[in-house]
Amino acid sequence: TQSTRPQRILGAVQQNATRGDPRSVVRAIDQYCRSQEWAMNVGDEKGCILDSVVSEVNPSTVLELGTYCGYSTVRIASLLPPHAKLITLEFNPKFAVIARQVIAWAGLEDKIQLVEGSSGDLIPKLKEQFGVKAFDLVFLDHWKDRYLPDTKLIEECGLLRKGGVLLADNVICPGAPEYLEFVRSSPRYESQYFKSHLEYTKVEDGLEKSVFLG
Ligand SMILES: O=C(NCc1cccc(CNc2ccc3[nH]ncc3c2)c1)c1cc(-c2ccc(F)cc2)cc(O)c1O
Ligand SMILES: [Mg+2]
Repeated sequence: TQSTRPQRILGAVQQNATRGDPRSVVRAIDQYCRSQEWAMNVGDEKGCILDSVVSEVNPSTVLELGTYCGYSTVRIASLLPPHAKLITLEFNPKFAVIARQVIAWAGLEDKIQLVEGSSGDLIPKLKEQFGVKAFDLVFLDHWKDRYLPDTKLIEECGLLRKGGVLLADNVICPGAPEYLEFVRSSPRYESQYFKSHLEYTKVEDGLEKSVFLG
C-alpha cells in the first residue's frame, strides 16, 4: 500500500539521522525535503531565524501550534535549557503518530508533550490540565486562519507572560493577513518581520515576532 509523505519523512529520519541527536534529525528532514519531496516544515532558512529567537528568549515553557512531523518541535526543543518544557498541539492524528516517532528518534520525549486536538479546544485547558502558568514563547504554525483567534484566546486565558513572544510562520505564504494587521497595529504588541523564503523554495515568506507588552 502507498506510503504517506509524513511516513516517508519518518523513514528518511530513521535511515539518515542518529538516534538521540536532534540536529541530525533536523538535517535529515531538510535534506529529504530539499532533494526528494517538498513538505511544510519551517525548513532550514526560516529555521535559523527560529533558532535565534528561541536562543534570545531562552524560554522555560513553549507552546507550539501545529506539530506536523515534529521538525520545528525537535528544532526548538534541542535549544531549550534542561528543565524547560514544550507543549505542541496537533489536530491530525496521522501527523501526531509520525511526530511522536520523530521526537522519540531525537531523544526529546522528556522535554516535549504532544497533545492531540485542536487549539480552540485545548488552549483553555492548558492551565488546569497541564499545570501551565504562562508561556514564554508561542510558535504559530497551524491553520493560518486560526492565528488571530488563538492569539486572542491565549491572551484571554492569561497564558502569555508580559514580555512573552509570539513567533508566527508563513505570514506571507500562505499568509495570515488578519493576524499581521492585528499584532502590527495593537499597542499591546511590539512586532518585527523577519523576511525569508517559503521552505525549500525561492518564494518570499517570513516570520513575524511579536513581544507581548502586557
Ligand atoms: O497550512 C500550513 N500549515 C498548517 C496545516 C496544514 C494542514 C494540516 C494541518 C493540521 N494540523 C493542525 C491543524 C489545526 C490545528 N489547531 N491546533 C493545532 C492544529 C494542527 C496544519 C502550511 C502551509 C504551507 C504551504 C502549503 C502550500 C503552498 F503552496 C505554500 C505553503 C507552508 C507552511 O509552512 C505551513 O505551515
Ligand atoms: Mg509553516
